[in-house]
Amino acid sequence: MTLKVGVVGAGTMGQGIANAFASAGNQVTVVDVKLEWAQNGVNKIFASKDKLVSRGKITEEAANQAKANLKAGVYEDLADADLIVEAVLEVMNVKKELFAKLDEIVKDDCIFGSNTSSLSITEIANGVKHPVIGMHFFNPADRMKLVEVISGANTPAEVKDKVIEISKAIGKTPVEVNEGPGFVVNRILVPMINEATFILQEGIASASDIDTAMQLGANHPMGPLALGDLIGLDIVEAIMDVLYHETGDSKYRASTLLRKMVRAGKLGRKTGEGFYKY
Ligand SMILES: NC(=O)c1ccc[n+]([C@@H]2O[C@H](COP(=O)([O-])OP(=O)(O)OC[C@H]3O[C@@H](n4cnc5c(N)ncnc54)[C@H](O)[C@@H]3O)[C@@H](O)[C@H]2O)c1
Repeated sequence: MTLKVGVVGAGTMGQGIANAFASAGNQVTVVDVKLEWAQNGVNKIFASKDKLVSRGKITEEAANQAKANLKAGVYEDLADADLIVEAVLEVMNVKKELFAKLDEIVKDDCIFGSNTSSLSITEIANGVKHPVIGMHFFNPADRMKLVEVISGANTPAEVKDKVIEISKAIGKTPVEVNEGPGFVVNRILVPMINEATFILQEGIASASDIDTAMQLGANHPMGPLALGDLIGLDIVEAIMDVLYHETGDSKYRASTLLRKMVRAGKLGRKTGEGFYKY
């Protein structure tokens, strides 16, 4: 199956998603606010391919084939796309406005996929003419195997089936998810990280002992606080707030320690300090 795929948003996730589709033989056009930003994203994918070649992980031929499948473009270049996956800002209106604009450009049977981590697919799709589905990839998207395929209230079953098939064709393992806050992974993972911050806040154990406990006691590759630092504590807080506001359930309240860390700008690896110093 060779598809024409548009990836909108050439940041961390857009690059990984575009890379995954291109490496599996699909024709990928990457779009961002400015052509130059899209080109920058494509250049970074090229550089990551070159690095894999220099380390002997992939052949030069495979890298060149993937590169030949990738180009930067503008919205109008997506007119004949079979699938468009957006990985723009995690802001409802930005995603809705993007799909409203694409509605006027793309062919009738184009599918719109959203890589949102926490927003409602049903709400993103509201008022959009083309079918919308969640395609939630995980960072780094070119390597992580999972795709949560999320159906909103109005996502047609045949679109879901097609997207499951497409996900498998690019070497991913899709799981079918009916829309619900946090989907599956974040609904389980993020409250676990938050719980670890409560344990720290209550003085029950030190940060490193909490992480060691979960690594050795639950066989997790990384402790929950180190993982929170990797994801970004602002993101962890934002996902807790979505879970809390969508359900009104107090079990999803963020800890006061987590909020304090975010207010102090201690967001984890990206700011050089979170529960650990980097
Ligand atoms: N980072 C993660 O681990 C992760 C994991 C899964 C899902 N997500 C989701 O993926 C999406 C993107 O996250 P990211 O971490 O790649 O962000 P990022 O900030 O690295 O990249 C976002 C990109 O989108 C571009 N952009 C913003 N508005 C745009 C618009 N209207 N049209 C075109 N391009 C636009 C920006 O210029 C930027 O290049 C978000 O919805 C996020 O929640 C992120």
